[in-house]
Amino acid sequence: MLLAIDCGNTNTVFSIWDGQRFLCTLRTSTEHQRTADQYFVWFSTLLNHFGIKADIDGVIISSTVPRVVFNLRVFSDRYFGCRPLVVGKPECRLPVDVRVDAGTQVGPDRLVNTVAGYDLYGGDLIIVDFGTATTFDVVDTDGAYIGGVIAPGVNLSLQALHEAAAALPHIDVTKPERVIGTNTVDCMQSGVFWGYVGLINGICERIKAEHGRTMKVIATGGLAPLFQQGTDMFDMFEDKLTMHGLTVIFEHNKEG
Ligand SMILES: Nc1ncnc2c1ncn2[C@@H]1O[C@H](COP(=O)(O)OP(=O)(O)O)[C@@H](O)[C@H]1O
Ligand SMILES: CC(C)(COP(=O)(O)O)[C@@H](O)C(=O)NCCC(=O)O
Ligand SMILES: [K+]
Repeated sequence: MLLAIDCGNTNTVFSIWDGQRFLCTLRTSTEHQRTADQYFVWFSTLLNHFGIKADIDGVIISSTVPRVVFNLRVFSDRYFGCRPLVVGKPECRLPVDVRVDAGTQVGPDRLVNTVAGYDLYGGDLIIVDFGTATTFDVVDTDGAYIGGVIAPGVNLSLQALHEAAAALPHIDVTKPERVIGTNTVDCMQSGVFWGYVGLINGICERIKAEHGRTMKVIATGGLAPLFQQGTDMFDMFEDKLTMHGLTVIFEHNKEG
């Protein structure tokens, strides 16, 4: 069985793939100080709790935080006896091309999303991923990653408002009934929700115009369903897009 680890700037998600389906999805906050042994205590406790017997013989990692990879490598080696495949490292081959400026870094999560989107829906895609940052990944006709957009994440925007202005409280994003807020919280919620809807629609329209071909838009990430209530730009919502991409990349590397 494969253990797929998707490490974002806020959360790290572990999922076990038995070849047919994901047996579980476990989430922990991303902290580079966490040791291999700490991961294992947490991981084995939860597997026990859910009654999952997993015979893990492969590990694949995508991490937007380079520093956490060391301890995850030790975790994989010590507890499952295997060397993990790390997306973005030269030894990890991708089934798609990456066409960006020479010498530039691309977030491994964006490459994994590209692979997953192309596997599920073919080329000419925009993938919108709501994480710490909101990313728009553009997938060409042949499945290549050709760039995209990085925007501040929804919670980051709310946090910035709160931290920069003394009179603005910390709030969570929700869909406000009206655009015109009649109190501070409603005004902030409107700014972030409708502002973000405008950002999603505007960026997707401009990407489509620039790309010049019909494109499908796939949304993923925890906040995607919320924004689906404010825009009809998304053609699909894929909850496990990154996890799917990790299984595809693992298989691709086994084949060669
Ligand atoms: N279903 C959800 N509802 C509300 N907030 C969410 C949901 N899912 C994720 N978030 C929030 O969105 C932010 C980004 O989360 P996550 O998708 O884990 O990002 P990353 O992949 O960058 O670690 C976090 O602040 C998280 O608490
Ligand atoms: C843009 C990101 C910070 C998004 O990360 P996330 O929100 O998933 O934690 C990450 O993909 C990243 O660090 N990218 C490197 C630069 C790039 O992709 O062009
Ligand atoms: K993201």
